[in-house]
Amino acid sequence: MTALLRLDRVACIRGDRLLFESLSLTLNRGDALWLRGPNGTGKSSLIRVAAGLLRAAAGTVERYERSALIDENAALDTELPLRRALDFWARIDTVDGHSVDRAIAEMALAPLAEVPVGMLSTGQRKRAAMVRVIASGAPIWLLDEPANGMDDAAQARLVAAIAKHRANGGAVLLASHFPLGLGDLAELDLGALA
Ligand SMILES: Nc1ncnc2c1ncn2[C@@H]1O[C@H](COP(=O)(O)OP(=O)(O)OP(=O)(O)O)[C@@H](O)[C@H]1O
Repeated sequence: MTALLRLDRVACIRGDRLLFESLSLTLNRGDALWLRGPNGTGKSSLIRVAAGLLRAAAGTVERYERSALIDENAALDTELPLRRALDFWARIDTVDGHSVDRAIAEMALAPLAEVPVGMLSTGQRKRAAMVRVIASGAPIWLLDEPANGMDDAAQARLVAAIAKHRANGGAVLLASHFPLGLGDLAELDLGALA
C-alpha cells in the first residue's frame, strides 16, 4: 500500500479553541475517509490542515502527491465564462484541454461552457468546482461538503467520479454530514474526539 497523505498526532487550534489533538490518519491509494461530526467540530479545519492552508498546532502533515481542494471558497472567476475559468486553472495545474473536456463531460456541464460562472446556480458551481478537481489530475482529493446544493443526478455523478478516482489509484478525504452513498468508506467522527 502506498501512502498519499499522512497526518501524525496533529492538533488544530482556531481562535483560542483546541478543536482536536493527537489526530493521526493515513490515506493510501484507493482509500476514502469520511470526516463526520456535528457543526464546529473541525471537519473543514482538518481539510485545510491536510491541504497545507492551515498550520497544525502540533504534529506533522505529509503529502506524497499533489492535492486538489474543493471548499466553500469559489475558486473560479465569476466574471469568466465557465470554460475560460476552467482553462485558467488548467494552465496553473499544468493540464491540457482534453483533461478539462473529459472532466466537463463527467460533471455534465458542456451545455453551460459559455455561461459566466457568476450566473451558475449553487449546484452548478459545485459541479464546476469538481471539474477543476477532476481535471487537475491530483491523486489526493480534499473535498469539503462537495455535494452541497447538488441535486440527485449531480450527486450520482460525484459518487461515480470519486469511485473512478479511487479505482485509478487516487484517494479522497471527504468532510460531509452525509456519506454520499460511497462504498468501502472508512470514517472518522470528529465529534467523538471532542
Ligand atoms: N478563521 C477562524 N478563526 C477562528 N475560529 C475559526 C475560524 N474558522 C473556523 N473557526 C472555528 O473553528 C471551529 C471549527 O470550524 P470548522 O469550520 O472546521 O467546523 P466544521 O466541523 O467543518 O463545521 P460545519 O459542520 O459547520 O461545517 C468552529 O468553532 C469555528 O467557529
